[in-house]
Amino acid sequence: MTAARSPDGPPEAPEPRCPYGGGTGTPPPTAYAGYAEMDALLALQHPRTSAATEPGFIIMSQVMELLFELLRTEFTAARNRLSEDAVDEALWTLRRAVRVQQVALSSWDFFSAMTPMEFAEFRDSLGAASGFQSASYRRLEFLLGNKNPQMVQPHLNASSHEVVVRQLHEPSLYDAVLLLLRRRGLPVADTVLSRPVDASYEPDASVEQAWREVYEKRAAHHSLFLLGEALTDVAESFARWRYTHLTVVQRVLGGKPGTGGTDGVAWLERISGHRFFPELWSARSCL
Ligand code: HEM
Ligand SMILES: N[C@@H](CC(=O)c1ccccc1NC=O)C(=O)O
Repeated sequence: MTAARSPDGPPEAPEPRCPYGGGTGTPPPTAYAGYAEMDALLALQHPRTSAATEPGFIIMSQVMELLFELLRTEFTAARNRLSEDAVDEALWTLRRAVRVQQVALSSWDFFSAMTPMEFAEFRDSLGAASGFQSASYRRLEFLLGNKNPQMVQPHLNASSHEVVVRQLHEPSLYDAVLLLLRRRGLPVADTVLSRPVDASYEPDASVEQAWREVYEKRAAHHSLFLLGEALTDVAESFARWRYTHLTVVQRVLGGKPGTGGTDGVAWLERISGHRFFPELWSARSCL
């Protein structure tokens, strides 16, 4: 409803709402709030305690979760473009995704500003909740190629179960890359391409050889070389995210066990060694 404009004075009062239907009496959101559903977003923060850092913990965890979803959207698009041999478009999407990863990485600064005492003030109210149960994060790991059927377990009786299982059975971004390398005549073994889609990825000598060739004959494989470096940016950013999580946890939680049932820091140290696209890392020893 728009107010009628009078030529000189202030706008005239809006017409009254029809009493027989239509409006509910609640005014509509602004176009801004309506477009991005800001009212719904701002109704999602419910601290359980009066601890000063709890509102920030909730909001910044939500920010991180939204960034996982954005990354999933971007990496899904990149995977699909690679399957269509649209390498330039995939590279452009990956360029954007790496910038989103940088935002996620810098989000840790908020969490590391919390003292152990500040975190302890509200930690009990988290109960058994843990980032371990983040469906968006797990889907992202599966999408990039870190498949592990055991990681479905935290979702067994949850609403997220179906989407996490579906992601486990979808081809990963790296699967699309390996098929592309093969289509470009590089020596990717049949055993790699025919392995079960949900199996954990084992580094393969033929794939390492393929990347060596791409890097050694860079001019002949220009777009694959650019893809190799873009994927290395993604993998390095992810590794930094994991390590920063680990150091934040060392600082804020110390050696206490995690809410998700692990021994905490020791478990995070173990998973921090993981690298996506492993042959892009191992090939570097020969370059
Ligand atoms: C003070 C803040 C945080 C602490 C103390 C913390 C602690 C931990 C611990 C101890 C674990 C191991 C699992 C467990 O037993 O709970 C874990 C896992 C995890 N956390 Fe955090 N965390 C914090 C913040 C975050 C945030 C903000 C996110 C992102 C939303 C996050 C995402 C994750 C994920 C995804 C895992 C599972 C990692 C994997 O399976 O590879 N954490 N966290
Ligand atoms: N695993 C953490 C708790 C945690 O990270 C967490 C718990 C509830 C809601 C969000 C969390 N962190 C990020 O998603 C801990 O052991 O304290």
